[in-house]
Amino acid sequence: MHEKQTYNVIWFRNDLRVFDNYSIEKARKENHPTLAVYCFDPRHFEKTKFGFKKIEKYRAQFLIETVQNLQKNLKEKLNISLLIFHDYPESVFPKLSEKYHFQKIFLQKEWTQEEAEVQKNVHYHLPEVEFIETYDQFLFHPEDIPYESFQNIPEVYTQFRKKAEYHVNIRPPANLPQPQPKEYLVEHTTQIPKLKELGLDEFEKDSRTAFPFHGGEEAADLRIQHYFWDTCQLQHYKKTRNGLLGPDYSSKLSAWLANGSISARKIYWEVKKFEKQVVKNNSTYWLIFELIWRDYFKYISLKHGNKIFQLGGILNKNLDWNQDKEILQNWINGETDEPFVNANMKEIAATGFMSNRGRQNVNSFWAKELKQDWRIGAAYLESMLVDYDVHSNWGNWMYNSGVGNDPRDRKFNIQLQAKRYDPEKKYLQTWLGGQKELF
Ligand SMILES: Cc1cc2nc3c(=O)[nH]c(=O)nc-3n(C[C@H](O)[C@H](O)[C@H](O)COP(=O)(O)OP(=O)(O)OC[C@H]3O[C@@H](n4cnc5c(N)ncnc54)[C@H](O)[C@@H]3O)c2cc1C
Repeated sequence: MHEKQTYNVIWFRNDLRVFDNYSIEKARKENHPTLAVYCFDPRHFEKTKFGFKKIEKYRAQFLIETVQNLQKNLKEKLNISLLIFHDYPESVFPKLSEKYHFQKIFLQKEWTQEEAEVQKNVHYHLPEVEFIETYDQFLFHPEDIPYESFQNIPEVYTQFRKKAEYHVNIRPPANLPQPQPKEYLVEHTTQIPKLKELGLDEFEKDSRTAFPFHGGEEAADLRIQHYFWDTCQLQHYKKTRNGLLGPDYSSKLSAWLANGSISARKIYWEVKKFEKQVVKNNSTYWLIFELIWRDYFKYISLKHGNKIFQLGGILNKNLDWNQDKEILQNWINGETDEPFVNANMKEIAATGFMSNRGRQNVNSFWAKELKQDWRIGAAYLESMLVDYDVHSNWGNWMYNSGVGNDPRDRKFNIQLQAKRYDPEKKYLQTWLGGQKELF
């Protein structure tokens, strides 16, 4: 038997980029060669207790494209092989360790229960290996925020934002390291699974979609190029962000941010560049303001742990919730009494995307009007959204369901919302067109 080659591994999960990736930077400072691993975890394509798969076809397709692009970039820019598996990480790593000797595994730190458990199990199988975890999904790095413990994060967003904005300097992006020698590339036959192999249906993009984009770091860069530099839409963002139709009413960066194919830091520094070179105004600031919301929900989940998934939410509120299968089916199918809700539900079913305005309304209607278990609504969006992010989804759902961080516990007047944001009924026409009598 010949000696196993020693490698350090980068285990990619929600940090699917080569630029501004601290795990890559750290791994490449080590003496040993690096290889990379990504697992399409079969549990993500199974139904949960709420009856939906965690990942439906829209996000799965986006993920496939993202991983393809990551594999190409790692190879071309860094001479790092990305081995891709459709298997449980707890099975993949022990098998790989029969072939290679692993010294360290570098990965983005995740803290939600399922991710933490999988990681614990991998560690159990590889007790000798050192795990180097880095918080790499934030704008305000956890070591820089002006709170001694996550327990001190305020429950009101504005308090968090003002204090953090005052105290924190956004870190510069991580450097792209020099490529390792080509001989460190490993021979492998691993392949990216197809939608069918993940148990999902192939589909054509709906021509009405507000999200006609592909996954991957390069596609994210193209989006920035378009939204910031080619069309300068960024300078109007605050006025257009409540739009409903077309790709350009908002940045549409959420899906790349969610799987980490772009970093929030990179977007921040691009906004700063735009402010220097084109214009600095309320709109350019507002994109950063929204990125801080994204951070905020991550800090709320760090503070409250599993409470974000519980019926009483972070408030431990004991409200009257129901679980009615017919009401659920009508909501999903866009067959409720509210045309504006229906249009939004049809949009997400056909495209995997829904505007922020739409999400607030369908959430409020589901939880506060129909009084249905808010977690079922959250689980449906988890399944369907191309940009699903555990903290943003469950945090926003709690917020709009009266068990989270909304200090005013507001309920949306759906008809007024429709009048205000779709005064000419173009959105209703687009999604309920054939059913004019319904609106
Ligand atoms: C019920 C509900 C569920 C949601 N689920 C998700 C989710 O799973 N994943 C997700 O990324 N966002 C979620 N959001 C937040 C928001 O709707 C989306 O981030 C936004 O619509 C994405 O479009 P955009 O990238 O064009 O956003 P833009 O308006 O261009 O905003 C820029 C970025 O700021 C962040 N952001 C904006 N609004 C919010 C917000 N309310 N909370 C947290 N971050 C925000 C996003 O990263 C977004 O990409 C949810 C909102 C609601 C009300």
